[in-house]
Amino acid sequence: MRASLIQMCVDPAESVNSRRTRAASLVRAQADSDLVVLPELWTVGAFAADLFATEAEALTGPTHEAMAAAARDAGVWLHAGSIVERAADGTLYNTSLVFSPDGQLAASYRKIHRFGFDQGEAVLLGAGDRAVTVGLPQTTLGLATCYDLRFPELFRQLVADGAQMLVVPAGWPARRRAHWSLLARARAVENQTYVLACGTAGTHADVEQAGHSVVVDPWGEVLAEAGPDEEVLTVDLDPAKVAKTRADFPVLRDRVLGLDVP
Ligand SMILES: O=C(O)CCC(=O)C(=O)O
Repeated sequence: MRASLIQMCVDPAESVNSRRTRAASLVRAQADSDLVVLPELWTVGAFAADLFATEAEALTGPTHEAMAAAARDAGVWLHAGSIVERAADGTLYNTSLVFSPDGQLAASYRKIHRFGFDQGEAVLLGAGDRAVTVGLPQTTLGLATCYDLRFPELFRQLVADGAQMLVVPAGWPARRRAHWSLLARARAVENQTYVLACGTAGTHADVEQAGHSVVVDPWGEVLAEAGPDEEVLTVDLDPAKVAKTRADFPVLRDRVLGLDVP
């Protein structure tokens, strides 16, 4: 199974429309892959909170349209990263979209853990309330977004729901880059899953992005890591490695349930 992570540069000098067109052509160029992944809020930039309301779109809005066509043309599963979704009741969400190779929306996921430390998401957007997995012919994806990476209980839920490959689009800031790859590896090791973590590059809203998208195998080995700039990271994965890792070193079997702390 081949996966390509498109670490897009979010440059405020480029319009959202132009970036949408560029993202679609980058996806079309990955027709050799089975799964293509885009980052969190690559349309507006995760830290460009002033654009959230103006650029919000319906789930089936312009990004949906462009990404559905790109997935279909390339014949790939496409995790199209996330958009600012405007729901029917007017609430905004940070929502990820996953398309099947025939261009159908296979799943959407509203980010559960909103970020509020040095970014306005927690006050501007609503919170998702549902963990989402997506069945592919080769594997089962578990969906999470950026700040979610810090909350292992969501990943445990995804694994309980059958996830074998955790896909994490992000707009992670460079100033906390040390946490990024560490957390991606931790989620892979503790859940014995692949982790595909796809960030953005460039600087927007005066926040330098970390880049360094990373793919980690179920043993916690880094299979591939991007640099700081826009780049497509392509890697071959063996979905059978998840079951093999869990059989060879069966720590998930030894979990003690019911220890939830308040
Ligand atoms: O957790 C972090 O340090 C970054 C999170 C973030 O930037 C986000 O969720 O958009």
